[in-house]
Amino acid sequence: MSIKVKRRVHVAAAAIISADQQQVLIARRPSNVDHGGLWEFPGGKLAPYETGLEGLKRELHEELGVEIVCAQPLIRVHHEYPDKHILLDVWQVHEFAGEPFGREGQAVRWVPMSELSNYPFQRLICRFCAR
Ligand SMILES: Nc1nc2c([nH]c(=O)n2[C@@H]2O[C@H](COP(=O)(O)OP(=O)(O)OP(=O)(O)O)[C@@H](O)[C@H]2O)c(=O)[nH]1
Ligand SMILES: [Mg+2]
Repeated sequence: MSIKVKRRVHVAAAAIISADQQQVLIARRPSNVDHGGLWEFPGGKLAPYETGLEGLKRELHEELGVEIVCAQPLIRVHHEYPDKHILLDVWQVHEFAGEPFGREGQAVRWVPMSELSNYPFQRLICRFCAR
């Protein structure tokens, strides 16, 4: 009998809120990655040497070309996927510099909070949106 130990993955993601507080920025995962085609809050895996905020800053620069000016922790969610355990720290980003765009070719969209449920999300975010 073999025992399979799941990978533990620590991820930082951002709920980036528009200046008028009405919209949130979401991105669609490229089709060739895990959960491809689903929408998500931008972010990614932390490197072992990074704090959550350091990792989030790096990811938002890499994925969207923006620099975080002001962010605060919003919620921490654990989720079991069949092959891995995800610990997702979601930050709320109130202020950022630059104009976000999909630096990795991914679709990026500002969406009114009330319309988030129209977008097929990765599992964790469904939980986050309480649907
Ligand atoms: N960014 C992000 N990742 C999420 C969300 N929900 C969720 O389950 N994840 C999972 O968390 C992990 C984050 O990985 P990622 O693919 O964004 O990582 P990354 O940007 O570092 O990419 P890379 O591994 O290609 O360098 C994936 O397993 C992804 O499925 C979410 O809302 N945002
Ligand atoms: Mg990512």
